[in-house]
Order: sequence, then C-alpha cells, then structure tokens
Amino acid sequence: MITLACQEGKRNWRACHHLRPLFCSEISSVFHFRFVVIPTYGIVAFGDIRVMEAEVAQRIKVSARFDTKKIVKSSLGFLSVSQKFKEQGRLLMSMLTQLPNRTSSHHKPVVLEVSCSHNKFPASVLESGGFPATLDEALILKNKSQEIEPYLNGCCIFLVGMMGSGKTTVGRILSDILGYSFFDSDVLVEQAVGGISVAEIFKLYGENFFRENESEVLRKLSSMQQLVVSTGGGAVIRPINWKYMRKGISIWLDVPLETLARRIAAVGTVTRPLLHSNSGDGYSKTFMRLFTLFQERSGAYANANARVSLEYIAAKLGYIDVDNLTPAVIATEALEQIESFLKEDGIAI
Ligand SMILES: Nc1ncnc2c1ncn2[C@@H]1O[C@H](COP(=O)(O)OP(=O)(O)O)[C@@H](O)[C@H]1O
Ligand SMILES: O=C(O)C1=C[C@@H](OP(=O)(O)O)[C@@H](O)[C@H](O)C1
Repeated sequence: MITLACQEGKRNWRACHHLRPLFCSEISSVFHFRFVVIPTYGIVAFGDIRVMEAEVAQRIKVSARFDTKKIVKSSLGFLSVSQKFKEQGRLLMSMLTQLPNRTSSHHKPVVLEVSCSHNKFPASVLESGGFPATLDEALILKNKSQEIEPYLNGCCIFLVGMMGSGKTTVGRILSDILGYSFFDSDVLVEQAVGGISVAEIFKLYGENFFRENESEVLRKLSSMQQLVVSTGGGAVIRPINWKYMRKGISIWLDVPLETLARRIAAVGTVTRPLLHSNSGDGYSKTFMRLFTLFQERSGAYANANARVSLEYIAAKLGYIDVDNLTPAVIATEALEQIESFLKEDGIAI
C-alpha cells in the first residue's frame, strides 16, 4: 500500500510508487493492476473490498506511464500493460488519479492499494491484499504502534503459523503501520529458485530442496533490521530457522483449524502443495490435512516469543465467532503481544 498526498483544494492526487520487490525477476507477460482508492487517515478501508472496488472503479481514472511502450486502460479501472520488459530491481510506476469532489474536499491522505496478478505469480501473493478496517480500528492500531515502535529498536518481526493463518495479510498491516519493510519468505524462495512457484518447486525438486532454500532466505532476512516477515507455515519445523528467527521477535498466529480450512477452501489449494488432493470435498480434505500437520507442528509454533490466538481475541471482545475478527484487530493484538513480550524481556514501556 502507498499513501498519496492530497493537493490542497485540488482534485488531482499524485504518487510515485515503487512496487514492492514482487517482480524482481525477468517478466514478460500481461499484468493487471487493480486500484482501490479510499479516503482515510491511515491504513484503512471501509466495507467489503469488492464493493469498494466496484464503486471506486467506476469513478477513478488511472493513467500510468512506463518507460516503454503500450498501455491499455480499461473502463473498469484495470490497467493492462502488455510488453516485454526486464527489471533488475523494481517496477517504477507513476500514477495520476482523479477523485470525485466529495473526497477531495476532506483533505485527507488516501490509500491507494495496488494488487497485481500475473500468470507466473502464485495466488498466495494475490490473495493477501489489504483488508478493510474501520477508522477506529486504524486509530487504535496506529496509537499502539507508536507506543511500542521505539522499544522495538528496529528488531525484525517474524510471523509464524499454519497455512492460511493470515501471516501475509496481518504482516502487511504491521509493516505499514510500523514503517517496516514486508517480506514473504515464500516469494523470496520463488525468486531464489528462478521465479517458479512454491507448488512447482515442490513438484520439480521436492520439499527438502524447498526447505533448504527457505532456511537460506530466513538466514539472510535475520541479518537485517526493520522487517516484518511472513514465514511459510512449515518454517518452524527446522531448528536452524529458530536460530535465525530468534534474532527478532516471533509471533505465532494461532487460528482454529476450521477457520483455516474455510479460508483455504475458498481460495483453493493450488498454491499450497502440501494440501493438494486429487479427490474429495475441498473443506473436509483440507481440514484433515491441516489437522495432521498441526499435530506435528503445534509444539514448534509454541516456540514463538508471543502468541496471537484468535479464540482469545474473540473471547476478549465478546464475539462468538473468530471469523468476525478483521486483520486490523488481529494486527492490534499482535502489537499488544509484542508489547507484553518486550515488558517480560525487561524492556520497559
Ligand atoms: N482475519 C481474516 N479474516 C478473513 N480472511 C482472512 C483473514 N486473514 C487472512 N484472510 C484470508 O485468508 C487467506 C490466507 O491468508 P494469508 O495472509 O495469505 O495467510 P498465510 O500467509 O498465513 O498463508 C487469504 O485469502 C486471506 O485473504
Ligand atoms: O505449511 C507449510 O509447510 C507450507 C506453507 C506455505 O506457506 P504459507 O503458510 O504462507 O501458505 C509454503 O511455505 C509451502 O506451501 C509449505
């Protein structure tokens, strides 16, 4: 996500955005960028994201300039760039958006969320865009992050948890609010192996090869500062990875298996090779497989410095169902758990 600055009294909003290093390898194909622009104070969106998109897409005009060739703009706010290009680092994109009068009169920052799809990139990257939060949620999140940020001392945050537990979704929120960089270790492994998906890596080279690369990625990340890292669900099983993650603060996103199975069944298992199955109902098969994996891994997840339990948050807030917990609320609890950990660790707050 990026925040655009409002030009006082004008309807034009400008931003130069460096896409996150999602596209570091050579790419030659068609991209679709999906824009969602929402007036806000921080990282906040309102309502259902699909509703917002449909609503905004009709109002927003997006133009983009790339170094090269051809841009096709569709009336629905999708921008297709059909060209062959090679980027060593990042794709630089500048955008001019025009917002309706109603919005510009508020002089608020605007969040422009960019999600990208591309046939070479796994859905795990795509599934986890920002999520709606209420303004109150965003303010609480912001205040909490400002409270603890100085005590973090630049320390990296490693999110661990089962597949689908929201490491990527919550991780992006945390990185935005703390001003840290975000990395998804699966994406880094994919890049290290030449741009093929996790599913293909498992198929072509096997799980061990994937795990070796995953450890190498975590080793490199652990030498850095101010990162939020979404680790793969199985990273916790290798003791060497804990050696790396101990250089930062590890947080376990503990989500009931039923919720995980529902989330994953909704998006399919194509990007999660350990859940591939040839037959049967998506939810039940996924649940059984998650159940087995969790039996093997629960002890390892408990090594994390802090635990964010969705059941605990729901009980605290008086919700019956954990499915009502937004990623912003979960991110707030993560910050609270980090605060408790720092206190226990003798770092006064
Ligand atoms: N709090 C939440 N409520 C509802 N859906 C969520 C929540 N957090 C994540 N999701 C959805 O669950 C799926 C998996 O989330 P993701 O962040 O990719 O998990 P992980 O990185 O742990 O595999 C995605 O489709 C995401 O949109
Ligand atoms: O649980 C696991 O062993 C795995 C989880 C995946 O990451 P996510 O947890 O991000 O889905 C990915 O690393 C790989 O498919 C293996």
